[in-house]
Amino acid sequence: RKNDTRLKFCGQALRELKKNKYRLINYPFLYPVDVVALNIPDYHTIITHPMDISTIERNLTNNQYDSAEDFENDIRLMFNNCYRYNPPALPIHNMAKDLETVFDNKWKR
Ligand SMILES: Cc1ccc(Nc2c(-c3ccc(O)cc3)nc3c(C)cccn23)cc1
Repeated sequence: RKNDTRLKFCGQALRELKKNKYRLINYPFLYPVDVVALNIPDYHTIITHPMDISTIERNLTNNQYDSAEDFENDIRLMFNNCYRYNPPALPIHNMAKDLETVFDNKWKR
């Protein structure tokens, strides 16, 4: 619903994820995955719907989310892409877990 009051809270939750105090864990998620820089040419065959914080922020600014649920779906998509592509042993996997915990603590409480 366009007038979803929680849509206003979406901006706050997104700002939290971008805070400098989380710079050690948020940097891989701030912009689209750069498959050339990371040398992961198989990424787009495995991950069909890439998502990142800058894209979510643009969608929010352009009123492309009809509800807070649509916004949350993209947040979860971003993290689940990372869990699906990256083996659990890699540091990037725990960075996503830690940043998702930051989101959960802001979103659910
Ligand atoms: C060879 C190899 C293996 C794993 C990775 N993962 C990875 C990802 C990544 C993030 C989200 C996502 O959905 C997929 C990948 N971001 C990084 C960064 C910023 C640095 C190093 C590794 N990174 C990179 C190269």
